[in-house]
Order: sequence, then C-alpha cells, then structure tokens
Amino acid sequence: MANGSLVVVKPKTKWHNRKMHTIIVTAAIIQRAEKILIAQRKGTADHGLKWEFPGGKLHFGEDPKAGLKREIQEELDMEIEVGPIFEVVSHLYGERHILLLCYTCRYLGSQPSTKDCQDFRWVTPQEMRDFDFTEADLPVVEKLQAYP
Ligand SMILES: Nc1nc2c([nH]c(=O)n2[C@H]2C[C@H](O)[C@@H](COP(=O)(O)OP(=O)(O)OP(=O)(O)O)O2)c(=O)[nH]1
Repeated sequence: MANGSLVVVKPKTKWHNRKMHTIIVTAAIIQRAEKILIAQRKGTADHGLKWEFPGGKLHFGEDPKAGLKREIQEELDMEIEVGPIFEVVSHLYGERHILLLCYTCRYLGSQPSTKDCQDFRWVTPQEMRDFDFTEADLPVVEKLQAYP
C-alpha cells in the first residue's frame, strides 16, 4: 500500500503458480509379525498397478490420523489403530507435489479385502524389492529395510 492506493503484489516465484500445489497423502505401515501390508493401485488410477503403502489423500481440514483410518476402511475394508509417524516424504511428480505422511499402525486382526485396490500382500521389508513401488515410497522402503 502506498499513498492510499492498492499495490498488487504479483507472484514472483514458481511457488505461486496456481497449477502447482501440494497434496497431502497419508499412508499406513501396518505390521503383522515380521510382515508389512502393501497394496497395489488399480490399473485405472494414476501410478496404476504400482505398489504402495495403503492410504490416500487427506481431505481439507481433516485430522491426518482420522483421514488414514478412513482411507484404510475405503481401500481395504479394515480397521487399524494409527500410531506415531514413521517417515515424512516430500516428492515431486512433475508439477504435483506430494507430502506423504507415513504412520506406524497397529493391526487389529481383521482381514483386508480388495475393496478399492487391485491387490494386497503381506511382505517382509526385504521382499519389497520384488515389487514396483511408487517413487515417493522408495525412501520409506529403504528405511524399513535398514531396520535389523
Ligand atoms: N496412498 C498412497 N498414495 C501414494 C503413496 N505413494 C505415492 O506416491 N502416492 C501417491 C499416489 C497418488 O498420486 C496419491 C494418493 O492418491 P490416491 O489416489 O491414493 O488417493 P485417494 O484414495 O484419496 O484417491 P481419490 O479419492 O482421489 O480417488 O499419492 C503411498 O504409499 N500411498
């Protein structure tokens, strides 16, 4: 503002480009004995048929842990208890910025089903190398494999 006139501040950096925005995604690391539950994305989804940690996009204003419980119900028809954060990954897919919040989750005993995913498997971290994961998940897979 100068001399009572309105100063319009024009975006100077690419961060203000309307096409570029951040999507917050929550994902569950659900452990049962030595194995972790991974899910395969549907062929029609973006990153179709890639493997991932089950979860999905956080809704506006939603609590991340509540959002993750909702996503696991929608995707696998399964109840979990969401625990502490395991890893946060910031990843760019071209102009899409994903902030991936991976939570350690407790398996409560119900069997998962392929409600909104192609497939699922219980695998050890070492077995994860045989699956084609989304790029954003690679640091998470590495961190899991580094555990003794
Ligand atoms: N759930 C999940 N999404 C991941 C992972 N890694 C990764 O890059 N993503 C990406 C893929 C998608 O672009 C995005 C999640 O979107 P989504 O399609 O699963 O979310 P959603 O279930 O809410 O989908 P929708 O309602 O928009 O159909 O995050 C991961 O480990 N888990």
